[in-house]
Amino acid sequence: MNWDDPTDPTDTPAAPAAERLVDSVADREDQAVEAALRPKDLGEFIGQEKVREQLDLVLRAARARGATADHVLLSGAPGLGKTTLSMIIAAEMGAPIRITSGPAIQHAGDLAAILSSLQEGEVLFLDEIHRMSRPAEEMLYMAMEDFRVDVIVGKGPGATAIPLELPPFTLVGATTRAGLLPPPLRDRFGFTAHMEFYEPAELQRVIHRSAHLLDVEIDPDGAAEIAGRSRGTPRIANRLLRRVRDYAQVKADGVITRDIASAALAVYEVDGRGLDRLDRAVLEALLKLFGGGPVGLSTLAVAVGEERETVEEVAEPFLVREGLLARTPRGRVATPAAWSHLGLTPPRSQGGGNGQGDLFGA
Ligand SMILES: Nc1ncnc2c1ncn2[C@@H]1O[C@H](COP(=O)(O)OP(=O)(O)OP(=O)(O)O)[C@@H](O)[C@H]1O
Ligand SMILES: [Mg+2]
Repeated sequence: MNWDDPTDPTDTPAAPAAERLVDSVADREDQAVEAALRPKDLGEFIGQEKVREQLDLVLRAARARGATADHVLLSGAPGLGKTTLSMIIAAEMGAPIRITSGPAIQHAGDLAAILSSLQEGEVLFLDEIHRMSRPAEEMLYMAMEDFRVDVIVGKGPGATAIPLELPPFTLVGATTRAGLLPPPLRDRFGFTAHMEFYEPAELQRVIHRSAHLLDVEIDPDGAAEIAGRSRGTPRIANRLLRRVRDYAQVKADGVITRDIASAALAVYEVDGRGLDRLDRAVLEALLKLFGGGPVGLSTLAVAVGEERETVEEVAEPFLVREGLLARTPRGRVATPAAWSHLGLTPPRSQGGGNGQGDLFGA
């Protein structure tokens, strides 16, 4: 790379994901409105039936015993409701909540300060728990298990550990990468909730609820249209709803119908399946330039004028999840669904006969 050349294409950072309407990570506007849209108790929390049922039992039992609830780990993709659930846990227990995150805890001392100032029964929400430093993590083991920490005073051979009793508390950890958690940490949670992507019907309910709170009129078909493009993610559903509301106010009478929703989302280039411009550019290059693949990631990235990382981390996960693209040892390969989604006909060698064998090559 040429560091002196400001136009050097290798110097452009991966497109900031938050600029995409269909990105699942919260942007500034999301953060501003999310507080108002968050369900306040388990009854209001839509979908995630299993998690809700299990959590309800855990919390009820703790309440009946008059005890502090067991530590809870929430794992799932961004925007599925982990922060929301942590607040619900505190509300259901009638307990205060303290919110912090793994990256905010640089030193074990930071964690000791937080832990020692907790009230009895308080919920400590530790977001992005997989990004905590090693020493803090080790301190957390003991705190979770024995409600005790050793505070190290002094340095070198003269250092001494002063044990500090903690009030019982409930740790709620959230992670988008449960696989990255060290087993000793994972094992110290009494209950782990795996949050799944939402069904369109559930998202439709999320959209109706949010529309009501935002004082927006929407009919069931309008909500269904937005739900189908929301990538299984309530945060995206709420964001698309706000953009469609803008359109309905400016271009129509403010009421969101199916036609309004699909016209609005066409303006924002979010297609019927929730793919945006970048997703479609990747698929189109794969189909039109490389006959459906297999093609290497780097080549594909150059063809769409994006960084390798952007294609791999921003576009591909959803394309893979949707069954439109497969990552194979020989490179990226389009599935038959990709051809039909873009309205293209696969070349005969791929489309006909034993397509699978050709596609994924033995
Ligand atoms: N089950 C649900 N019912 C209704 N709304 C929901 C539900 N889950 C999430 N939401 C809405 O989606 C938004 C995002 O949820 P939340 O912030 O809890 O996600 P998250 O999993 O913590 O995301 P991140 O990993 O980025 O921190 C919230 O504004 C909330 O209103
Ligand atoms: Mg969160």
